[in-house]
Amino acid sequence: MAREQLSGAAYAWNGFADRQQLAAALAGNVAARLTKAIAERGTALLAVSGGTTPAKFFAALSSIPIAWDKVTVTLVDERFVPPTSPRSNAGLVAAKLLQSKAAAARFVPLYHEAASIEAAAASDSEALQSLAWPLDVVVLGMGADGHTASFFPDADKLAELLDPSSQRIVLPVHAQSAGEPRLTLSMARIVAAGFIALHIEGEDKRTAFDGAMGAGVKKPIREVLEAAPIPVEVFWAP
Ligand SMILES: O=C(O)[C@H](O)[C@@H](O)[C@H](O)[C@H](O)COP(=O)(O)O
Repeated sequence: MAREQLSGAAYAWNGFADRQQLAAALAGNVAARLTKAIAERGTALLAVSGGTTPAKFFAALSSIPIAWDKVTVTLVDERFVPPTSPRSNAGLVAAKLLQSKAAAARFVPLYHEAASIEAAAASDSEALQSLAWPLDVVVLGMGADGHTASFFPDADKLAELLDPSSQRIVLPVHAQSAGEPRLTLSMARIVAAGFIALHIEGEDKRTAFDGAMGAGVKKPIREVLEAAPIPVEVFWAP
C-alpha cells in the first residue's frame, strides 16, 4: 500500500491483482469499520455509490456476518428516477447489497417523488436529517472524467457542489454529461466520513486518477481528496 501526499490531497493506493480480490478486501475493510462503529456508538452509517463498478464489492459485503440490523445504508448520489428504473442506484443496492446477511440493514434512499429535483433535494428528507451523522464509511466511485458522487465537471453551480462548508445534506445536480438530473450528498457530508474509500477498476480509471492527481485543471475527485481531513483509501484493480 503506497501512501501518497500531494499538496493536501492525501491518498493511500491499494492495488489488487484482480477485481475479486479487491472486492473481498474492500468488503472486509468496510465490514470492520462498521463493526467498530457499532461497538463505539451502537449504530453504523454507510453511504455507497452506484454505477457499474460496485456489484462484486456489494456481493462480497452482503455475505459478511456483522450486526446488519444496526447498520443504516444510504447513497452517495442518485439519479432522479424511481427505484423501479434500471438507472436507479437504490434499485442496484436493493438487488446487490441488501441481500443475504445485509438484508437486515435499514436503507434510506435519496430519491423521493417531488415536483422538481430542487424540491426533492431541499427537503433533505426527514429520514436523512435524523440519521446518525457523520458517515462511518463512504465508498466513492469515479468516472473517467474525474467526477465522483455527482460532482460532474460540467455541472451547473459546481463551486456550490464542491463547497466543503455547505450545511446541506443533499444537493440537486444538473449536468449535461450526467444523463438525468442527480441528487448528491454534499461535499461536507462525504469528507466528514470516518473512512473514505474510492473504488475504481480498469486501466482507464487508473489513468484518469493519475491525471487528476497531476497539474492542470482540478477535477472533482482531486477537490474531494483535498477537502478530506483524512487520506482517501483508493482500491484499484485492472
Ligand atoms: O450514480 C452513479 O453513477 C455513481 O454514483 C457515480 O458517481 C459512479 O461512481 C461513477 O459514475 C462511476 O460509475 P461506473 O462505476 O459505472 O464507472
